[in-house]
Amino acid sequence: MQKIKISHPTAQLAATIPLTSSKSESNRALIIQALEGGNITLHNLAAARDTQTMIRLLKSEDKTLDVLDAGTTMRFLTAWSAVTNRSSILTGTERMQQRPIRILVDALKSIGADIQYLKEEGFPPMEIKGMKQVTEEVSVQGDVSSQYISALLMIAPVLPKGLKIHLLGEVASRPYIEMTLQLMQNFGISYQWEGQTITVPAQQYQAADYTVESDWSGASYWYSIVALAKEAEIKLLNLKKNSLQGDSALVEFMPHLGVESHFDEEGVTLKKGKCVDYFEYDFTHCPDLAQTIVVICAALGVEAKIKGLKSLRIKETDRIQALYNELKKFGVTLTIIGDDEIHVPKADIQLTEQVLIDTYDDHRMAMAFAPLGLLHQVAIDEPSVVEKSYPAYWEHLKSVGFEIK
Ligand SMILES: O=C(O)C1=C[C@@H](OP(=O)(O)O)[C@@H](O)[C@H](O)C1
Ligand SMILES: C=C(OP(=O)(O)O)C(=O)O
Repeated sequence: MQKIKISHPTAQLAATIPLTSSKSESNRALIIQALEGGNITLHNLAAARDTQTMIRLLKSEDKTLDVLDAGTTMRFLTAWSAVTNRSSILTGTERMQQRPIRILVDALKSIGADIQYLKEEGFPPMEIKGMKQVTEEVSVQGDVSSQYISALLMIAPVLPKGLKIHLLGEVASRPYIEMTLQLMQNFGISYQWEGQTITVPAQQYQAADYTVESDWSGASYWYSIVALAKEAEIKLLNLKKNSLQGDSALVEFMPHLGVESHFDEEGVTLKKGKCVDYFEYDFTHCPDLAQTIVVICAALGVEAKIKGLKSLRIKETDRIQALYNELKKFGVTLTIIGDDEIHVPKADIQLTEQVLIDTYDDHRMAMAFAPLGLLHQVAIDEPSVVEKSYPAYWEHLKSVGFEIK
């Protein structure tokens, strides 16, 4: 079992961090590039394993495409294989084979795709043989994963009849759908979103350049570091105030947890501010930030009501349970309410011994807990999990004075 110990001798930090690029933007741009036919130039693609896997599989001639643990890669390649009539078997890690995909597969089948499950109904692996469009209207449940909707949207313009998607019920992770549409628009696609219906007429993607922004989800760990440090001023490069990424919501709520954001043309500088005693926020539209914020609240002794967590149960691990288990090791007992809410008690963490954090094959468990090394003796199990989205994470932490052994 590999593990690392994390500490910081002074908890005083000042640095400029190049960050990592967004894997969400990268994976969309790559699918669009593949559908356009070779005239699109992409800059600053993510080093994230999820993106490198997407690049590799889009070029592969193998029948079996193994996405490993990359959710977007699985969902986007499923739709892409169908619409391009690429006969494929799509598979992934054991956990990927437990992450539901029925909503997307049902939608693709109703449009006319030939897809079969190879193990359990509703879950990867699947065999995809191709698609012959029989309808231009499809209804999709909106509260399980926005990735199904993004996958359908990106193939919509190249379907012979275009596509009208009716979103059923609450739509979660909405900014990711908006990101998909804005990227499509960057490559010449027009669409209409009225009420619960998105209409994309048949049309061709147009050649254009695109430069991927830094990753706001990755930025969240730096907000955490600034919140927990004694003194800190950190500049994060290539982040914009008007981002396509919904995780830029950090700018709006992190002042409550003691971090202010100051933008200039290079990026954003994080500075320490004043922290509240009580914090409440709904993470329905930015679920990847939730773990970071729960850990910050526990560490700072901020009582908190964290809502909108339903999708956390079906991500890289059951993130609600994983947070519960690991914070318990610090003497903090979360109250879990139903499937989608966590209450963080007002904590006063007093530790005499090192705590070993289990990471459950989840990059965000490792990255959300590592900043606690500013305050306590922590060790992280399986640190290489960060490669999924932010391979340079440990190097970047070292560059601001963290000792990592
Ligand atoms: O489309 C995307 O790039 C993503 C959408 C979100 O998933 P859900 O829509 O399943 O919440 C997010 O959690 C994931 O990390 C990336
Ligand atoms: C949930 C995530 O990714 P995905 O669903 O694409 O595997 C994530 O990066 O936190």
